[in-house]
Amino acid sequence: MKTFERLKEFYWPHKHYFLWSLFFLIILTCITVAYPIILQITIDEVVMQNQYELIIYISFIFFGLMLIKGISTFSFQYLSELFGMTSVYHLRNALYNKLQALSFKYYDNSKTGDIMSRMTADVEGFRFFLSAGFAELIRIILLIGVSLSVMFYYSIPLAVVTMLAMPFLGMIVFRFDKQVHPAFRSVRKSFGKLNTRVQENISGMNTVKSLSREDFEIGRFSSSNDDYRQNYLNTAKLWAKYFPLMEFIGNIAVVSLLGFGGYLVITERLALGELVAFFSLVWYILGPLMNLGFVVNMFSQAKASGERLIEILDREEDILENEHAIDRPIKGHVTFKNVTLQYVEDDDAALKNISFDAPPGKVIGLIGATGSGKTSITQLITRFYEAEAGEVLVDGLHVSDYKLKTLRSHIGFVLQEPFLFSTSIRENIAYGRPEVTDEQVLAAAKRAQAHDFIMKLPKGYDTLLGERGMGLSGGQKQRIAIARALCIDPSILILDDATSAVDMETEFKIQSALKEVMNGRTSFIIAHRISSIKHADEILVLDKGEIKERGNHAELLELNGIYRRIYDIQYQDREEIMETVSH
Ligand SMILES: Nc1ncnc2c1ncn2[C@@H]1O[C@H](COP(=O)(O)OP(=O)(O)OP(=O)(O)O)[C@@H](O)[C@H]1O
Repeated sequence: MKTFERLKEFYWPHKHYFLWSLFFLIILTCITVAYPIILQITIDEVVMQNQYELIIYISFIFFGLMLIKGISTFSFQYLSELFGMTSVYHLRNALYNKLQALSFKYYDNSKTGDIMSRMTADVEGFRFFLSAGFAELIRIILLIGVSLSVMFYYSIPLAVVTMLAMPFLGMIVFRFDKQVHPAFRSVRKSFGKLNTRVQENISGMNTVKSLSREDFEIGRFSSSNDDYRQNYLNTAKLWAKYFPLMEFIGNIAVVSLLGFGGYLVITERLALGELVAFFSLVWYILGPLMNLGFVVNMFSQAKASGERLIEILDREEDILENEHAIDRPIKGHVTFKNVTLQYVEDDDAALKNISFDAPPGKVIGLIGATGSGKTSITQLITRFYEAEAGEVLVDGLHVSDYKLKTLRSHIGFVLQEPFLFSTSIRENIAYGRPEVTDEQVLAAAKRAQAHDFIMKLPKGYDTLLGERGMGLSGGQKQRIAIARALCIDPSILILDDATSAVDMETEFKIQSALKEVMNGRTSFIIAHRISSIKHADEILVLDKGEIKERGNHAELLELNGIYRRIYDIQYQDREEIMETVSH
């Protein structure tokens, strides 16, 4: 019940749809129970009394009732779907908003496929109960209540005898519920895993194919698929085990009715029409009682799904906006004071005691082995993660003093592996500021050296990209991402290995363009190639999360340390290549 209490905010505001659907449900149930009563009257009052002239009236009443039933059925079904759909529409939006608010820390540890299955199958499971289950539960209670009343009205002893089996039926339904709930949780979980497999496989298709691991992937999928099948079959087994048992108990009630009811009719303590009516009425009780298993099933699914949705909704947001967060233009003065960052508790710190000062317009180069902490530094400026200790300041204020939107809208980030959406090139470039004019898009593309190749595409800026920029080369994607960053006219520019995917010539072109672009903006260039950062005002050489050397290119070469070693290796490489080429 806690699950439904927590999710109340999504369905309760739409209770009017539900209440109206209930109104029609009551009419529907009353008419359903009127059938056997009409049958009883026809037999006892018309047929047995030879009053055939009444048949025409009874037919008309019957016809009228059927008409009302038809209208009520339509209204009930539509309104209950409306209730479920409207509630889930708001729930889905809330989930999506939450997913946007959750920080990188959440995504680091979650699987896309699993989130996808929560957003689709689990939301659907919950909707199904709201649309059909809730109403079905009430229909069952109503039908049983009204039918029982009519039965007791006709004959108390017969009603009691018929009902003797009901407690047993109730017990079985209860036991079924206890077992089916955990079974459904497993089904949902394994479905999430199955989704993850498919999603990872498609995203990593390049890796799979290039390493010829298709068979391995098929095997892995097959085992997840089998897991899902097994889990689902377990619930099916439960259903198959309990359902005949429920039906058997129901039939015992019918046998008792036949025996005792027949005896009452023979001894003239019950009218024949009343016994016939009892036969219909008993199924109006047994049917819904057995159906209770189905509703319990739906309820369990909805509960299991609801729990998975709440896990997202109630997930703690670790990057919170300060209550008095400010929104003012940022000039781009970045200062780190003894900053330490730890991604995972008890793990080694990814950054240790990092300090530097980058006034507006300064270009900082970051170099160091992989995993040395270059990207981590830039992720603290954008507040993707929070420092464990020390201060990360922008224009003299703590990064958490700014509204997240303000902070990030002044930072242009070009990632190592840029992500492009499956829309047009124009939309991709203007993604950060959709209101920019076509001229501004063009100007950004020209500065990023992307204009020429875009114009060579059949539809130019209107070319639609495949998922993740499929159809473009790594360097082309990179240049579009650079244009995108330029489009927001940032005061801080972060280029995370942004020119790694382009050839030397293009890198040179982009760099000369970037030089102009970086003018007046604080820039952080992360690179493995010395050629990318040698013009930086200050270069920080990182090793295992610490700044080991700092200075400009010439100063660092003088130091004869790590930087010099990297330089020598890259320089020697070039010499060797040149030698091989000339031979
Ligand atoms: N999201 C994360 N969760 C846990 N650990 C992380 C995360 N991101 C980075 N790390 C760890 O922090 C350390 C620094 O990583 P970072 O990405 O900053 O290095 P880098 O110098 O940018 O490397 P590269 O040149 O390969 O991009 C590494 O040991 C890495 O394993």
